[in-house]
Amino acid sequence: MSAAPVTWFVIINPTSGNGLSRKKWPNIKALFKKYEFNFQFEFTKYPKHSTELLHQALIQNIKHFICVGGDGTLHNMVNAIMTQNLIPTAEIKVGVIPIGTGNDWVKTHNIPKDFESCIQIIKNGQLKTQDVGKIVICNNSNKPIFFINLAGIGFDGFVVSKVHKFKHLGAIAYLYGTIISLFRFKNFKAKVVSKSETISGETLMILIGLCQYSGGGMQLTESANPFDGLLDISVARNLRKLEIVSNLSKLFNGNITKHYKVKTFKTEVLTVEIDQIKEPLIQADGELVGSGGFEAFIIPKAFSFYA
Ligand SMILES: Nc1ncnc2c1ncn2[C@@H]1O[C@H](COP(=O)(O)OP(=O)(O)OP(=O)(O)O)[C@@H](O)[C@H]1O
Repeated sequence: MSAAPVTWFVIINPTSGNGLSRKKWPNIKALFKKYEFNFQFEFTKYPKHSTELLHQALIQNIKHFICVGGDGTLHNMVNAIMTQNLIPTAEIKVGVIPIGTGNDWVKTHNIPKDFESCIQIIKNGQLKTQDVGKIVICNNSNKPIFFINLAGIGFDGFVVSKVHKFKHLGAIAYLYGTIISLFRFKNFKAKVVSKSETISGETLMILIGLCQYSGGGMQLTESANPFDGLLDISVARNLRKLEIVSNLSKLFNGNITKHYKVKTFKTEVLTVEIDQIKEPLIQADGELVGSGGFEAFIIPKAFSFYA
């Protein structure tokens, strides 16, 4: 007896990539038909709708998903997978057609932007399983947030809070947002603790990397590896605005992690305490998720995807 055909559930964020997902959907849909996918699809109607859509599909025992959107849509789908107990996470598999602004997560995994190549990768069925990061924010202790690319607090959270205004510019929106934010952001007092490190004082940002790229192609952690069971930390201590401006190119080639004010290390658990009343913003995979102190953990090999 032959196995039942796989049913794929395709989630499209029509707003991602400044509306490109909606525009390109007819072409993508035609390719799914060409490659004989048995699929259902749904457009998201509001922010985080992809989380609800994925949960509803799991109730129908659908385990194969395709994300048509950017890093934020994928982030919401991962959070749906990690916050349910209907189906073991190892049985849930995700393919990605990256149509976002930054499209940073796919860069580490060499998933191309060309739709047909993405669909061929999914059809070939070769899976990888990467680590997932988990953040528990002190002032929101009952609701963990999961991430697969990079999370951080401080300047990068501030940039994420501004960058949506510039997304019509494409990937350069993040660089533009970075420059604009330089003039408004104030460094904050923090204490960062891991098993091997304690760092405290004035801080620009604290980054937790699983994959290598963020902010539209920047490399802000030293040796992020989504398969090594470790969080790759960069603590940018009291970096001044002029120091950032004079090191802009180093944001993109990774050399910023070699700056004497940037401390890098790897850990399984990280605690961040904020030592001031105004709480800096936290971002995860380019989505704003809260503010203030938090703990971060690694969940080894928890997200399976086609690559
Ligand atoms: N129908 C919708 N209307 C408004 N916002 C939506 C809708 N569907 C999803 N969203 C939100 O859109 C946001 C951005 O999506 P996404 O990150 O996929 O695209 P992007 O910002 O263009 O790409 P990237 O994150 O790669 O830069 C997410 O926070 C998501 O929750």
